[in-house]
Amino acid sequence: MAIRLGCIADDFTGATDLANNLVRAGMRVVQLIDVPRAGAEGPLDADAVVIALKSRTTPAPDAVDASLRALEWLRSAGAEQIYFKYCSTFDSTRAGNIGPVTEALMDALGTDFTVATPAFPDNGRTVFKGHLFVGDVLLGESGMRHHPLTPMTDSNLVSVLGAQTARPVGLIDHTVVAAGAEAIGERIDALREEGVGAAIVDAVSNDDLVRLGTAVKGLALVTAGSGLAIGLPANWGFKPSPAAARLPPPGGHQAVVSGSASGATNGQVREFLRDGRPAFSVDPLRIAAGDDVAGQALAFAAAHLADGPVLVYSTEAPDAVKDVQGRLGVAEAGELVERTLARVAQGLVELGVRQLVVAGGETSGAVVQALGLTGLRIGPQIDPGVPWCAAALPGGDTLHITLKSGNFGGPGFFTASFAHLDGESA
Ligand SMILES: Nc1ncnc2c1ncn2[C@@H]1O[C@H](COP(=O)(O)OP(=O)(O)OP(=O)(O)O)[C@@H](O)[C@H]1O
Ligand SMILES: O=C(O)[C@@H](O)C(=O)CO
Repeated sequence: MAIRLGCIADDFTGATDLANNLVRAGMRVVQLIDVPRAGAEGPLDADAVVIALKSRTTPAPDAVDASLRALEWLRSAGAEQIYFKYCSTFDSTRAGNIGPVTEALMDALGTDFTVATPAFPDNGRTVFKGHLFVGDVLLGESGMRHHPLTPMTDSNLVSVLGAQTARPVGLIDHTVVAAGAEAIGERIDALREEGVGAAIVDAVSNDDLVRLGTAVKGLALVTAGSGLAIGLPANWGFKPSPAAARLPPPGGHQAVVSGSASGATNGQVREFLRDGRPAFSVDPLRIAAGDDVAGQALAFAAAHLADGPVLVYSTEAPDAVKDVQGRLGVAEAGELVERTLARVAQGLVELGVRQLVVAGGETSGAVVQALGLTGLRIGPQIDPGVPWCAAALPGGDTLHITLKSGNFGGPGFFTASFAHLDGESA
């Protein structure tokens, strides 16, 4: 059967976040790693497909090119509506690519209007009067203002998106959203008449997103964080059902690979250490000095895997990461660590790990590519935005894997996730 919804996500953890919300609303979802080569994927047993790109920080022409290739694949698979997923903190710069990708998709789809909202209330991202809040503070006053690649200093999304597009950008504000799907539809018609090409939409609750989901039923393209996904599946008659999240039973050893340097992940590593569980710290300076850090991490893991989850982590507090970046260079340090953690993940799988938690978007991209995974079946949610997934390893075995965004997950995530898999898979 043809798929209903085709999604293009600008990073890997963001893709599973989106897929998770679709599964929770009753769709069976497959996530593909990059655009499949022609003929590489047979017919997919899924209601929605999410193509995970690594385009968030790439120059706009590259992001446009990758997104248009993804669009072509999704349309040929029968997608009736396209969803462009970006970060719930609207990660981009004024020279960023959310605007150019949106416009290129609109042109390719022949549509004159779309919506844009990164709201994801379950994770504290809300939009009001066009301004994005992270928890209780405006985006531009949140930690995102210090992000090394996409510092967000302007909380007014009408102005952020407006600076990235040639089409006029408007606003569907909360009074309209609260009035219901019909009112949103009327406002869309009015904005279209005025020549507005894209409208930021306020949403402060899941109810707002459900109303918006109903109202955008007829749009060829929607653009959003993962939040809008909770309101779309009902447009095709899907209802929440545990069957949508069913994965094969888990097996093998358990491990965590963490290259995320975010505040939430630092807390999760601290909690794992506080519990006295086995953990190996990866020091980027030792990798740069030529030590076989991956080999040492794997020897450590081999000695402990039989007793429960083992953690291999490069996660450090911001000052320590800055210090390393100052010595090695930001990109060089990132690449060294990503390459090492990807080798560790490969070695862990060779040691019999079949349940793997990966923390960090860039880290997830490196690990998934090193393991040769081409597609993930999305299963049950662990925490908002983070589901378990099942993937076929190149040898045919099933690997259960979860890709955790840096900022997501509760403090006990690194152990609670495994208990959750045992409890929910069928
Ligand atoms: N100790 C460290 N010193 C320097 N760089 C590091 C260190 N640990 C991790 N890194 C690098 O920092 C980057 C972290 O990015 P990643 O996307 O994996 O995590 P994140 O930014 O916390 O997560 P997300 O993108 O999901 O919010 C990676 O390139 C990683 O290799
Ligand atoms: O939307 C989010 O915050 C996440 O899905 C994400 O994109 C993290 O990289």
